Amino acid sequence: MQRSPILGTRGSPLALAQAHKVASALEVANRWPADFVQIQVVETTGDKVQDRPLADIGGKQLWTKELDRALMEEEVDFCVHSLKDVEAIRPREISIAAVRPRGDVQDRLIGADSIESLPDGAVVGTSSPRRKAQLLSIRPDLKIVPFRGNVQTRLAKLEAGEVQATLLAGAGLRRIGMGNVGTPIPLDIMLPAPTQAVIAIECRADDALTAAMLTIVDDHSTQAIIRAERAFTAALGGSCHSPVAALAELVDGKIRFRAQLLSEDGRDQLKDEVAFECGDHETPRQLALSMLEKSPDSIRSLFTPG
Ligand SMILES: NCc1[nH]cc(CCC(=O)O)c1CC(=O)O
Repeated sequence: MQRSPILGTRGSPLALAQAHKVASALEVANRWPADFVQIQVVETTGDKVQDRPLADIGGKQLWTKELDRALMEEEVDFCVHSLKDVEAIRPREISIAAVRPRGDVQDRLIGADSIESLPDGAVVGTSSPRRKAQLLSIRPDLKIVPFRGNVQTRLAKLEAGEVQATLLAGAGLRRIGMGNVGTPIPLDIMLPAPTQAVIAIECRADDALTAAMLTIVDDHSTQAIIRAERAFTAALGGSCHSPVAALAELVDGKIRFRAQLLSEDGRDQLKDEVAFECGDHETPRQLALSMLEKSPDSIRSLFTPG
């Protein structure tokens, strides 16, 4: 590549940390000089609107629309995203060219040592329907309040006493140098969001040169895992209102897949687990459909299976 490639990213500290990680990986793999990759910040609707629950303003496009536009108009060559924030079905013109090795998949509780030790009726801040439902399923007494802003803002609100506790992804905390903050919650209590802890790099589907350049930093095991998790969520037809958790892991060359669907109040829930070969997208799809079929209305009404 003659000129510096241009990387598009959101401007939050977490997004910038991820962008710098990807830029360094590319520079090392291609033997480019340090800072050869240009980082261009693109503000998204999700960044601009901080005072309302995301579910009220729209779907996950909140984090992708402006970056997609910058990519399609060739202002940037590729975009770096937290894959968790990227909708399961993407425009045909854009493809995931590479994913980085998955980070810490566990969520952390901040403000208390454990969920059990939170005082009766404690106020917990989270805007994630999944985390809310998972908490309420074991602690129906808790008061869950909407809690937005970037990771630093949320920690400052917690410090100021707005809430007693909050939950954040271990992966995000580690990436911004706060790997020692909070207590990891066991996976059997809090299964992560599909594709949590995965950084994805997207480029224009017709840009074979950039795609080939990005392949160097692609992690094949993580690809297999996220393809299974995205096949599952695409079949569910969930939105950001939908409390859903899923985790694919490579065990002895096969995929171990755990999933959980919950009602918004956490009173109803379904858990299931299957194992299948890498590259099998039909089994996670069927799992999604069969879980929905078994679900009560309180869960099924939150999805639009396809
Ligand atoms: N919704 C914001 C967001 N998007 C990705 C992460 C964490 C990092 C990741 O999952 O890759 C976070 C913060 C959080 O959930 O604590």
